Amino acid sequence: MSDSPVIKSMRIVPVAGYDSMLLNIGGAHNCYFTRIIVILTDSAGQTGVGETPCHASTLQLLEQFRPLIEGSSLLRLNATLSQLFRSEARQQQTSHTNDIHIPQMNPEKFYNAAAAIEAALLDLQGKLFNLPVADLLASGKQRDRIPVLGYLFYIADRQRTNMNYQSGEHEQDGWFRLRHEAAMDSDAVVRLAEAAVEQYGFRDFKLKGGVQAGEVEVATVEALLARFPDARVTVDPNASWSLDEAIRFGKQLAGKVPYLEDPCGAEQGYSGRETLAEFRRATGVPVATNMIANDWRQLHHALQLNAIDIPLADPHFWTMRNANVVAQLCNEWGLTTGCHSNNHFDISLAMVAHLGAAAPGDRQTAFDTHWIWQDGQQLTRQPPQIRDGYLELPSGPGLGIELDRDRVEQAHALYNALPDKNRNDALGMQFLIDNWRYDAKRPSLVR
Ligand SMILES: O=C([O-])[C@@H](O)[C@@H](O)[C@H](O)[C@@H](O)C(=O)[O-]
Ligand SMILES: [Mg+2]
Repeated sequence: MSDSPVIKSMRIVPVAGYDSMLLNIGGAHNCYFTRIIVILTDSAGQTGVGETPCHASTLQLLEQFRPLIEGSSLLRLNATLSQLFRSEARQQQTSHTNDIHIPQMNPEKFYNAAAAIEAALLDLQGKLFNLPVADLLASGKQRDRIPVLGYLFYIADRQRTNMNYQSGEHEQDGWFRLRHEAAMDSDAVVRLAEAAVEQYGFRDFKLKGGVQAGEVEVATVEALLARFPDARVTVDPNASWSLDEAIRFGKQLAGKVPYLEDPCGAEQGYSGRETLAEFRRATGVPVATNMIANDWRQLHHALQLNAIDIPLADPHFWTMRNANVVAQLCNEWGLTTGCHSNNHFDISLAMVAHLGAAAPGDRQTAFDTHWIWQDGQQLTRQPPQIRDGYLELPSGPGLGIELDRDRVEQAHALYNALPDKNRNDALGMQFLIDNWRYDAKRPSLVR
């Protein structure tokens, strides 16, 4: 053990990038999104990185963990991480709630912090052993590329706001321009999908729902299927449909969609796990979730109730190693592996690529990634690529990426200049609907 490199320094860097006015049940994405980059340097002079969603309390928690990380031995990664998991911060974290779009309700801070640290340690270990991180996850590397989906949104008209949304005017035609333009109906969403296919070759799509009336969103799914008859298309209304609505729409889409994501949630005294179990029985449509099976205890209840088929185990709210264990359980228990996402930079893209590359078995649904909305804003020299509908595993040890220090500093400066640093999708919505308020049971434009 005396030969193990030691972690010399941990740098915690909040960063910001630009986003489009993407709609969801929580409102509209801000013109900026924020993330945290953790950069570890070890005594061998190597650098390891991790990325996670940004929140002031996550930054505080990372600071609190600094003394456990600096000075720790790289080879004792298990011991270091279990110290984090034994910390009071983890005990204090209540489970993930349904109200994922309300920042103050989002309790993932411990896991978000632990995930970034763990990724950076794995990156360093991979460099030490000259192995990809996928090989350090328990099931080991299974493949070199993973299917990812084209994550489609309805997009509001940024010109109705005074916010600093980018215009895309100077971009080349196609995806890079269209992603900034309003897209509020099925035709516009189909055009977005066409541009995304042209750019990335997707065969899978997810429409972010919970925005318009369920009938409208189902019609958009059908329009996408009509345009891409061989594609796998789904919709995620973030549990805004009632169970009755979900069953009605589910029956309409049965046999046409591979699964529905969080079609309904808690209502009338029944939990989301209970209503999803009823939905599955009534429709036979498989269920994916990132809302009701996000920790071991929730997953246990969801599986006992036969409520879900695809736990979308996001490495940022499980950590990479735990998400790999979920993938192993999926493989052993006849479930399908998937992955949720939020807006992110390319360090997270690499984390997701390694996670997918290590998922055992062949029941893997296309992973989510918001990267296509951020493509071009990379913080690394050669970001992982999405080609032909697949995210390619970067070559090279660790996560296989190299930080672009100048770009990291620019993204950090942008973060420092922001007035609102925590995610708040309600802000942009005020320009569309006066006094708009979040309602977990109503699509955001249904007011
Ligand atoms: O980016 C969004 O607006 C999504 O709605 C995101 O916040 C969700 O967490 C997510 O992608 C989901 O699948 O529910
Ligand atoms: Mg979802």
